[in-house]
Amino acid sequence: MAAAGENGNGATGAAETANVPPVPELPEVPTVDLSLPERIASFKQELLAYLGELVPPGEPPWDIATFEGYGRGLVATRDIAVNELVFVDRPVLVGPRVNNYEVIFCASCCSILRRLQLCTGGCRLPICSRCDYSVGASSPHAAECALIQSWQPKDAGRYSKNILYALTSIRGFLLSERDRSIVLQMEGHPPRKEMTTEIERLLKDGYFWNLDGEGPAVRYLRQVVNILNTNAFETSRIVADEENNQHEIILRGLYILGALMNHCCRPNVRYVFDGELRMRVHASRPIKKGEQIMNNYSKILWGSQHRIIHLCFSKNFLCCCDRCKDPTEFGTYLGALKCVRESCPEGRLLPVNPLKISSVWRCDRCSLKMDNIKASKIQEIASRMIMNNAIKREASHIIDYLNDHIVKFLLPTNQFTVELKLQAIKKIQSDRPLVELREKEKYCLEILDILQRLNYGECFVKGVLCYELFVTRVTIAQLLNESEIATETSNLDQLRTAWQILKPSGNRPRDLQQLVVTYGIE
Ligand SMILES: C[S@@+](CC[C@H](N)C(=O)[O-])C[C@H]1O[C@@H](n2cnc3c(N)ncnc32)[C@H](O)[C@@H]1O
Repeated sequence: MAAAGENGNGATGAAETANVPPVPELPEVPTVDLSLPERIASFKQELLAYLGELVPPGEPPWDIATFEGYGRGLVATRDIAVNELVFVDRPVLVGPRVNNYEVIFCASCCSILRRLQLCTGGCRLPICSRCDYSVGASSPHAAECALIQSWQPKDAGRYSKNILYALTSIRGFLLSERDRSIVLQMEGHPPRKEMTTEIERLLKDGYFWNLDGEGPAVRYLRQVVNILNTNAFETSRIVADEENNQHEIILRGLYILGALMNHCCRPNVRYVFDGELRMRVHASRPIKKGEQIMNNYSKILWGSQHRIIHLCFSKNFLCCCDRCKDPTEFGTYLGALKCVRESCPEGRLLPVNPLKISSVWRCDRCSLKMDNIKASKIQEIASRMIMNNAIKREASHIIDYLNDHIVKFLLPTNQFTVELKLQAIKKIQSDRPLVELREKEKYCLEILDILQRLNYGECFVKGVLCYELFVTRVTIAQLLNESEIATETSNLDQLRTAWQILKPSGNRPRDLQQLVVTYGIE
């Protein structure tokens, strides 16, 4: 990165950012020589102080411990019942993701902007008039704007997508000493060689006159980026535009206690974010005292090879859980492929050693062998056809595609088939014809069956599927004039499960609470 004045007309740069605040000094976090148990104990105390009233009085049901092969993790200090609240966490850092956003929103409060409106402070970010720098110290954006100004942005009158992408890391400078200490105690894997982080992009393209690429500020930013990439969760705010259309703004949030949970492809918790972006973690299965409290970093319904690659590339570890070790994934065959021999219509190709990406695949009926390159190619073609094409079409097209085409080359429980069914479930609304509603009901039941076979417990996707199944059955019952179907016990159980799982979510279906009242669930 060029120092101030280099790489362009220094005079212009200085004129653009007259009266900028001085570059803040970043106090060093004191390092103390402690043993590992002492470090963990003091980290826990800092974390408890940070969480404050979010931790109810008494001994929490979790503790921080170390686990061989995992590093630190959370352990249950007592038996925890299914659906019990394990903890509530709040984000120490939250902000935009490196993500192509479809709407323009205020980088501070996330409100939708009708047109691009840049902050008058010169930070090059889209900011609404309530958060604008000119509002003064009461603006939640004032401090970060002053910080960005201190680095002297070039082209101060133009929007910068890359500064928006780096904003969450930049907010790392505004943390209190205690919060910074907590953040810096988190694990942070350096980026892979082929990856250009948001900070390197800012430096490479020379966005600032006064940000030294080798200086302490950039070193700190890199550290925060690594910590975010290793630990951050995807969260979102739902905001309405002037016409009252709702938009979901995807954000990234660093939740320290949440991030201390290690990964398992069959976890024992689920989590939701409430309207205040607090993370609420519930047990999705009973957890025994002494058991590790584990979360899933990947997609539940992806096949093993997809999850393994995702976890290796994004989180730097190889998952070796029971699900990953079983080629059939507890009989769900999510990652399996249809045998390519015409004479073997029932055959399923599976990796012989699922923990090895280069494993040979073999048919479970005719023993046909296929090398990993060919199996990957088939998956790539299926993924391209479905994810880039079919998934964007309307519901009736997806249903025909599933019934007429997909059956010929993919298994009904293959991850791509399942993904398409999930999209169809979202798209088939109550005003669709009976045949489509029947298909939706079938897809819900099929995917619930996969979750059951995985023994996945009371997870978020189950909540969504139970809600969709209930609403669909009520609609079908109305169309058939058989309203008693809706109130059958098995159906009301679906609504009860949906409510239990989705109730704390700030993002739950808008009619769910009304349904609960109407059908007397609570
Ligand atoms: C979000 S952090 C979890 C907390 C972390 N163990 C610590 O000590 O701070 C994610 C990192 O934990 C480790 N990890 C999580 N789950 C793991 C697993 N199933 N197997 C091995 N390492 C795991 C990996 O290093 C991963 O990048």
